[in-house]
Amino acid sequence: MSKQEQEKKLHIEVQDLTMAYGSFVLMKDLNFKVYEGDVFIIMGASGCGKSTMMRHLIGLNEPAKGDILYRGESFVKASASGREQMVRRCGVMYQSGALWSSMTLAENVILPLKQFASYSDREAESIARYKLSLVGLSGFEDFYPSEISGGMAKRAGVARALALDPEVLFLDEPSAGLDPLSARRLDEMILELSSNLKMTTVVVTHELESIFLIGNNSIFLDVNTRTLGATGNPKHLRDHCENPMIRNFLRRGELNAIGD
Ligand SMILES: Nc1ncnc2c1ncn2[C@@H]1O[C@H](COP(=O)(O)OP(=O)(O)OP(=O)(O)O)[C@@H](O)[C@H]1O
Repeated sequence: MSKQEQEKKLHIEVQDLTMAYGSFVLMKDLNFKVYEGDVFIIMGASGCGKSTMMRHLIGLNEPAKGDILYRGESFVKASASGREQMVRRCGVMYQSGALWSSMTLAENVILPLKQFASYSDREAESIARYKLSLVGLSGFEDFYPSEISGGMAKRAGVARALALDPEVLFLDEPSAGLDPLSARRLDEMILELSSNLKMTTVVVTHELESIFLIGNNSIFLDVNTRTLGATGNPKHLRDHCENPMIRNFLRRGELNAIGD
């Protein structure tokens, strides 16, 4: 770990987490740390439980065992109002972008501002305009989701996730369904936002280009052992991870081809 990383403050800590749907144990004994300012990638093969991990981090799923701490504060042991406050500090963009099709982009961003904060109409409109400008959508405030491209819809989804100035931004498969150029533009925007807004960003993705471009820290969920395969800088894991299956995954299966 570099000196810079050692000086980083702990933001999220996952302790002995087991995730299950009923009696189906998806992942067990997960331990890892996310530091302030990280762009943290949750990665692993299809169906390993990446989205479920994200749902646990934002309080939508209850751990079967273990705990999740935000700045040292237990999510599991928190009171209902304590939890609500912790959740409020998270902004989430779901896989589909999940914009309301009957609302303009500005109205979509205004929605959480009116729902969870007491801004006047004018304040909310001005905040929405600002958030849309952060994601390069100035001038598109009055457009409907059906009138913009997939990449723009994703960016609008990010603007909505940023509405309440979150401390952690969660993105579920942000580049899914985008052409390579739009995906790259979105990745660059994610990097810019995380640095300019000094946020911690947690991204669920299996797009290797994204992983190496934006991620400085990560976990790899191992679908075979149903536990944590590795944690650390994705490039480091690609080049030095002890587990050949993870190195292979991160090199798009090239190791099999050369018989490593
Ligand atoms: N609500 C649910 N109830 C029961 N099982 C579920 C539920 N949601 C997900 N699962 C199962 O849990 C497993 C992990 O799902 P999850 O969506 O978290 O994986 P993922 O790694 O995000 O997958 P992908 O990369 O394909 O999006 C899958 O086998 C899925 O069928």
